[in-house]
Amino acid sequence: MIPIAGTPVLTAAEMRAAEDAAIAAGTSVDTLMQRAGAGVADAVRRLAGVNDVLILCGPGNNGGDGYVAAARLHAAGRSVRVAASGEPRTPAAIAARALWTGAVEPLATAAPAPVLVDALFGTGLSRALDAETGAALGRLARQANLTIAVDVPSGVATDDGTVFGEVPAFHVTLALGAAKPAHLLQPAAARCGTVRVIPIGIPTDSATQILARPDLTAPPVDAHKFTRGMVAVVRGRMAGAAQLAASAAMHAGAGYVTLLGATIPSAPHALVRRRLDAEALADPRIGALLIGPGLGRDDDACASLEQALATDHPLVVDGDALHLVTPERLCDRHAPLILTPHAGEFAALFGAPAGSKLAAARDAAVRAQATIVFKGPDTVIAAPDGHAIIAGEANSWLSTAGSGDVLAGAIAALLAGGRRALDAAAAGVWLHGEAARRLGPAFIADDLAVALAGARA
Ligand SMILES: NC(=O)C1=CN([C@@H]2O[C@H](COP(=O)(O)OP(=O)(O)OC[C@H]3O[C@@H](n4cnc5c(N)ncnc54)[C@H](O)[C@@H]3O)[C@@H](O)[C@H]2O)[C@@H](O)CC1
Ligand SMILES: Nc1ncnc2c1ncn2[C@@H]1O[C@H](COP(=O)(O)OP(=O)(O)O)[C@@H](O)[C@H]1O
Ligand SMILES: [K+]
Repeated sequence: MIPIAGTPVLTAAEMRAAEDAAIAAGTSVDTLMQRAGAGVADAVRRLAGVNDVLILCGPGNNGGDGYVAAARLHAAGRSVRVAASGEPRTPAAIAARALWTGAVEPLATAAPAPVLVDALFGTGLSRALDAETGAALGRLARQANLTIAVDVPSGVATDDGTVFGEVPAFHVTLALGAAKPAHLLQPAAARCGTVRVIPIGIPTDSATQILARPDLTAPPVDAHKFTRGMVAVVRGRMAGAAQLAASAAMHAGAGYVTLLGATIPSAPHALVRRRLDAEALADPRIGALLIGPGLGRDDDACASLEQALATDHPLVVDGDALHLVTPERLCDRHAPLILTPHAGEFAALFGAPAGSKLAAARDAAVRAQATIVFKGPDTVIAAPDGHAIIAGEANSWLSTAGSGDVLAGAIAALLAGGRRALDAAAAGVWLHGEAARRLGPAFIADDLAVALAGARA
């Protein structure tokens, strides 16, 4: 059982292609199913202790994995029963079924067990479970103390995280071979519980990865404030938002932060306030320019944005500024560009996402030739070259005003520090999530900005 941070994410088709490549290279489907079933049995043995196990087997290869796991658990002396919705239909699942010598109970009337293993449907699911199957799964899950899904919870769409009808929330999901988008994208991800990968011995390369802890080492001995990165934040109509972003940039490790458009000194005094003019914007030491938090959408906001876009500094565009641009206006910039939309800002800029959040973020990255941080409970980061990173579940207390301003400031700091746009965005999202994790419940964005420093440590 491998933790998923930093591991590849494969769609159902990519997983099938990986499986086909392994088969073409001489590994049979039955061997892959044996490996999957053995891995599931091993995980269930460790998670279930001595408790009775009920495995639900469907008609496809997910069900086949279930039969293999049941036979292995039985052979290991565990108390295990099997219930099925019908006979297996694929050749590999039929062969696996033959290995199980115990009874197969009808799903609809199966008695509950303390440990429930769902091997009804995996990556082949294309529509909602029929009512009887869905009801049985729900009933047995409610009556179990521990629920474990094989590959994905039955009833979620592997590639886009859609949930078809009522799907129980599992405690653990055992992803076979690699994680799938449904393990990370909502609403499916919330049904998966703790996700662990069961390796099945095939290569699983992907352009999509799960967010991992970035390298956040301390500045080198010879660092000075400008080598650590200078961030300039453009202030707009709601001054607090830019101030929060600036505070976040400072606490995320920028060496020098200026707030452009503010001149009256106030705390924090480490924040350098300057007028927003051509001279300030031309400062060649600026490593990242951030515009958008609290900018407003009036003529002044448009004028500030035009000034920012006219520079060739690495740029982070957030908040209101995302309502004032078009992908076409952005796509020919040469300097690194990061856009940080939430769902509303994404729709305003790119139109309502069609398909999965992952695919939508990738398309947007190509259209704007920018790194996109598509925020939410399931943040997706996508670069124009096709690479993408999906963040695992974050502290839901992040749903507080100003937390996006803090994220934009953190990303600007990491960009100014010299990271590539995708790495800066990913490191910023990680740092933001880690700060929120450390804070626990009901924090405010001001606390979050300060907590970035502890998260960096
Ligand atoms: N990809 C791989 O490398 C491996 C995959 N394995 C397993 O194979 C699974 C995929 O197997 P399958 O492609 O057979 O798919 P599933 O086992 O998910 O079942 C799909 C079957 O059910 C039918 N079906 C789809 N939705 C339905 C619904 N709502 N109601 C009734 N029938 C429905 C489909 O037409 C298909 O016949 C994976 O999730 C995994 O558990 C493992 O055996 C080992 C290796
Ligand atoms: N329910 C949630 N669970 C986890 N993270 C969330 C949740 N809601 C919002 N977030 C995160 O909090 C931040 C909110 O950003 P945004 O919507 O721009 O807020 P604001 O405009 O108030 O600053 C984003 O980083 C987003 O990913
Ligand atoms: K399943």
